[in-house]
Amino acid sequence: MGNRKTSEKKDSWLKVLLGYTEGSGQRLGISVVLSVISIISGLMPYYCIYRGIDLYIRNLNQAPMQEILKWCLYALLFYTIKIVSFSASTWISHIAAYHILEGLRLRLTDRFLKAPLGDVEGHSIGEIKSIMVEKIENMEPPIAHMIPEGSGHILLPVISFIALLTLDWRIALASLVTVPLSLVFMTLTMIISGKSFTQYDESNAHMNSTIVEYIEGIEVIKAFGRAGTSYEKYAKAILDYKKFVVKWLSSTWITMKMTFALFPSTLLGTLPVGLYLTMHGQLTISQLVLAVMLSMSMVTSFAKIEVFSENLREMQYNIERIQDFLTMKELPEPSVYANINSYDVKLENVHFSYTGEEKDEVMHGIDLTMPAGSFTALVGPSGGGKSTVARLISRFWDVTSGSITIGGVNIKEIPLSQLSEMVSFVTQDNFLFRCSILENIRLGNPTASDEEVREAAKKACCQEFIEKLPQGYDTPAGEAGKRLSGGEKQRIAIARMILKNAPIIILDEATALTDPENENKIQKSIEKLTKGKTLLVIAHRLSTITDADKIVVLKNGCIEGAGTQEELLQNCQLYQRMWQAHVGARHWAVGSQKEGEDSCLAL
Ligand SMILES: Nc1ncnc2c1ncn2[C@@H]1O[C@H](COP(=O)(O)OP(=O)(O)OP(=O)(O)O)[C@@H](O)[C@H]1O
Repeated sequence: MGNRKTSEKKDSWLKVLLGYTEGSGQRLGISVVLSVISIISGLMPYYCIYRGIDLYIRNLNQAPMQEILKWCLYALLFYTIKIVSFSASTWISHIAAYHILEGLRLRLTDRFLKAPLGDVEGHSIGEIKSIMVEKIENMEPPIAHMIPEGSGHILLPVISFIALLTLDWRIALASLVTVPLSLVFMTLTMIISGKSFTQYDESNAHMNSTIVEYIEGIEVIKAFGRAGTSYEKYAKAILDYKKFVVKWLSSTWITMKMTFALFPSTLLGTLPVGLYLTMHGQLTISQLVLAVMLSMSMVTSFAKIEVFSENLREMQYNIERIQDFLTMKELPEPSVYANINSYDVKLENVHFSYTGEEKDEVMHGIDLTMPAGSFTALVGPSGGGKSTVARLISRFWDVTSGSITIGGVNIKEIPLSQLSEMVSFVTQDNFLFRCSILENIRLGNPTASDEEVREAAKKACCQEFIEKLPQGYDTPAGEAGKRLSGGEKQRIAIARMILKNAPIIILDEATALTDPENENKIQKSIEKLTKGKTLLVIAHRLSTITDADKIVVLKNGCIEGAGTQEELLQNCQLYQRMWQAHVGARHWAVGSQKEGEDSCLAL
């Protein structure tokens, strides 16, 4: 993973975890204090019961009932304090935990936005979903429970042990008789399962990705009748995951159960040693009862510590994975806005490779000047690099060498937010978010009024189809705009662009899916709205760019020719061939349309 290689020296997981608590550290601190109060209060009833029993045994027939009742009430009071402080501790720790989770998710999203697009796209959707949803959610139990409760549960056995020491050092040691053996089993569990976390993660991410792919590609699967094969692939991923988890759990089952059984078995030592000491008059019966209660109080804490030690390893692994993403390389950008006086765009000797490797270079020293307010068209065979030029100007990636400037300022010196304000890029993939059509268009300018949004939609020829939708502008676009046709989605993206009103506009096949009638109308609208703006249009239908100030022909990452339509028709063979093919195709289309009309008439 590229970003892993680039991450700086790794901090310890604890330091990283504490770093995540920014703004919530105080809450967590209070939660820990309350948890400690709860644990100590939980021990006090044992002492009160001991005092009550002691009073009773010493006085038997004349037991001072009032005094005994007083200790019972104290026990009740401490128990109440334990419950109240524990509830308050977990309440506060949960608030802190979800605050931290929110912060982590926002920080990750921010990283994704600032990282080169390729680094983000290099991860499968399953992997990203697993990090954003599961791994971050898995941080909740450690933060909300392990930190506050863990502190208390470490403290409790210490206090109980000291209290046992005050009774008799032998009984204190006896309470820990099973600890060494359980530590051996605990270490064994850690060694066995530790190696499997990475495999677990890979298997989980693979299953996630296969599920997402199966659902996303369901149309293609149905269309090509591949349901059987695809289902098998999908089912195999789930089966592999199940097999792996079962194998993993089985491998640690014995050692884990032995730890669970041995670690909290404090009575195994305390009871025989306590009885022996009582029989030999070295402990009173009430002291024996107290010793038993104290060792039993350790049981819950030891059991919790065992569970937390399991969680700890998972958390450590999760933190490392989250850190891999949080430390992803960012596109370097300045913090202060650049002073830009004109919107001419210039590419100078631009070389670019998506992988960063020279052998994969797709742009081989491009020089291109787009004066402010001009209309430039990029044409050429598929895979020639047209969209790559557009993406590089929008700084989705950084050029490998050479430079791109706007108004003479290198785009690397322009903060990404400023660049995004200046450049409006309508891509081939017009993603619509799961919100209303109105809100989808408003993304172009979040401060625009409903009226302004409707006006932009009208200019992009959206009005007609939007009004036919069940809830008009308030109709949800559906996941990734599945409710709308390709051409309709393109028009919504153009409305967004119109609303944004940026000085530099890039249209990458923005109207290719629109029907000819609407395309004509949108072209006219765009022509009017982009007057005075720097316009870059990528087009396959050459008839839509004949008016361009400059047409640039790109092939295999090199410029084959540049000039006006007339100049290119005279000087550039590739353009001539493309134009002839285009005109031929149009004649053919018109011809076949006529034939169709005739045959309709004949019917
Ligand atoms: N994300 C990517 N990662 C790696 N290579 C890519 C990526 N996107 C494009 N390429 C490669 O870069 C080259 C240029 O692609 P680009 O999409 O810029 O061409 P294009 O001229 O816009 O093509 P089309 O007209 O088909 O859209 C192609 O060889 C393509 O395979």
